[in-house]
Amino acid sequence: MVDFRFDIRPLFPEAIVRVTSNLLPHTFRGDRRQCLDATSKMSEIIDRLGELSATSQGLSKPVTTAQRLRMSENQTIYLLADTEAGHNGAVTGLLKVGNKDLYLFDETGQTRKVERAPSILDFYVHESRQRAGLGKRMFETMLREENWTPLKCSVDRPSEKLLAFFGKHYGLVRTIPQSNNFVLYEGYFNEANSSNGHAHEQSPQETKNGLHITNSPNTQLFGATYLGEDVNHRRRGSQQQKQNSSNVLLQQITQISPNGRYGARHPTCTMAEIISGISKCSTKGGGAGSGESSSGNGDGNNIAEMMTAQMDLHHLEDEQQAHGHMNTKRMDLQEVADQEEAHFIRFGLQPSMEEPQTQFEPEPEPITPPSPPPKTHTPTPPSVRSPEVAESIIGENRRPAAFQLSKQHTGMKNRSFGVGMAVMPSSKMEFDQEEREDFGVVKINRPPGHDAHSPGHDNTDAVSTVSSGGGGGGGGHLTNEGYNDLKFYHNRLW
Ligand SMILES: CC(=O)SCCNC(=O)CCNC(=O)[C@H](O)C(C)(C)COP(=O)(O)OP(=O)(O)OC[C@H]1O[C@@H](n2cnc3c(N)ncnc32)[C@H](O)[C@@H]1OP(=O)(O)O
Repeated sequence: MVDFRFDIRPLFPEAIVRVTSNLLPHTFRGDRRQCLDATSKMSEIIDRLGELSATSQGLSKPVTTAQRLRMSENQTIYLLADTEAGHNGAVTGLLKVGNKDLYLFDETGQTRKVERAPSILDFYVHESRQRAGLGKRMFETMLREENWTPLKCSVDRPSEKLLAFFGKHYGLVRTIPQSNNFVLYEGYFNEANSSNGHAHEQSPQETKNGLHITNSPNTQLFGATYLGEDVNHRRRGSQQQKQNSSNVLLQQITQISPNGRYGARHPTCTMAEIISGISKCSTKGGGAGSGESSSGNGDGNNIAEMMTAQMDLHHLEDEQQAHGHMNTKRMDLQEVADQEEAHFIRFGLQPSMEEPQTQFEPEPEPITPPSPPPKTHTPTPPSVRSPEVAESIIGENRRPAAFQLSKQHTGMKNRSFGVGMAVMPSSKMEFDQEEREDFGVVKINRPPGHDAHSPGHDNTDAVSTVSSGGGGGGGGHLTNEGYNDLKFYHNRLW
């Protein structure tokens, strides 16, 4: 419970009071001096509860402050108090709601602008009083006062507890994926359903296989959304155990996609999509899918393929886990993506990655139109360069500008001073034009006074053996022409 240095009871003639931008309880009656006193105390209460709520949700800063409420035009805070607690009473809960102009996706993936959408912005019951029905009490009061229905509420980044709350009290489980932080429940855009508010009608698909898979384009794009399974399991009890084995398999391979602050769309991992794409292709081509994927209508195929792809992804991720390469699956995919990017960078190519979206600022919610629903984007193929072009690019780095044409082009001996600088600054060097591009011979002037014909020197490799295998390296040899024959080669990188 949250108690204060002052007596809260005059502020709470009712257990639940409503506070708007004037920072006064809706029940307030008093003169100017009392008004100032009440707003000051109410500000302290709101700030304190807002901080506790943020801490409880793991947020870095409060979503709810008195200052924000004062500046807002259409936000309302409901405060729940226990006037019997202690000497001064205690405040036990906070619920902040408001109307937001939102761009939202409906079940068919169409973007809709919803003006003044009823939104749940912050919700907190003190830890010592949770799961005692107080949240429901506050929420019901709010619904009544605002004349809202649960189904018509958009929820700003709900926590797992709040998702469970909606599932338990209102049977709301199936969501419509959004590109912003808000969560909507299926039926939100359905006028008939919205009239009763507590509607939760199972679709034939859900009834058939127990899965929370929508058939909307969003599902096709985001993958299956599978929420509140714990709640559902509890609700269905033993009925769940009677499901046939194929349903169990499907549940296992269906990706659990949390919502809200944990489930806001992350930038799609390019590598994950590549893997997913490969999996899909192999499913189609190889006919390795289950019987469900190879029979039935097109929708069934799509879903089965999607699941197979997800299963493949999980399989790959599990393999990675077994090798201890990751802490979490998402991290692993990111790591793979990083490796992929490093690969591109190493080869001087341009990877195609979407910029990650910042998702952590709770409000104000932008009212600019959202970007189109996240699409499965194909990574832009790296610009393919011919070996010759790439060679000349590398050559530009290692040769003076005067020798930009390759030896293959000129058929002439090139003289390089750049390489010589790294080996012996005063020496003249020549490339042996007879050698392959990846294996050269650098001839270096014999140091003064050195006898090229003295015994013990290896004179056999004036013409080096052509070899392109192995890694980079080199070695120096004294030739019978009086040169130190420095063999070097480089590996082609592509
Ligand atoms: C938009 C937002 O504000 S998102 C942030 C929501 N707030 C939080 O997560 C803060 C911490 N949690 C809370 O303050 C509260 O748990 C609230 C506000 C979500 C719910 O208030 P409560 O008084 O606990 O709700 P109430 O007692 O009416 O309903 C209980 C149901 O809520 C859900 N719930 C509440 N607490 C939990 C919990 N710790 N774990 C899982 N589910 C929970 C369950 O469905 C629970 O039913 P159950 O006990 O049969 O499983």
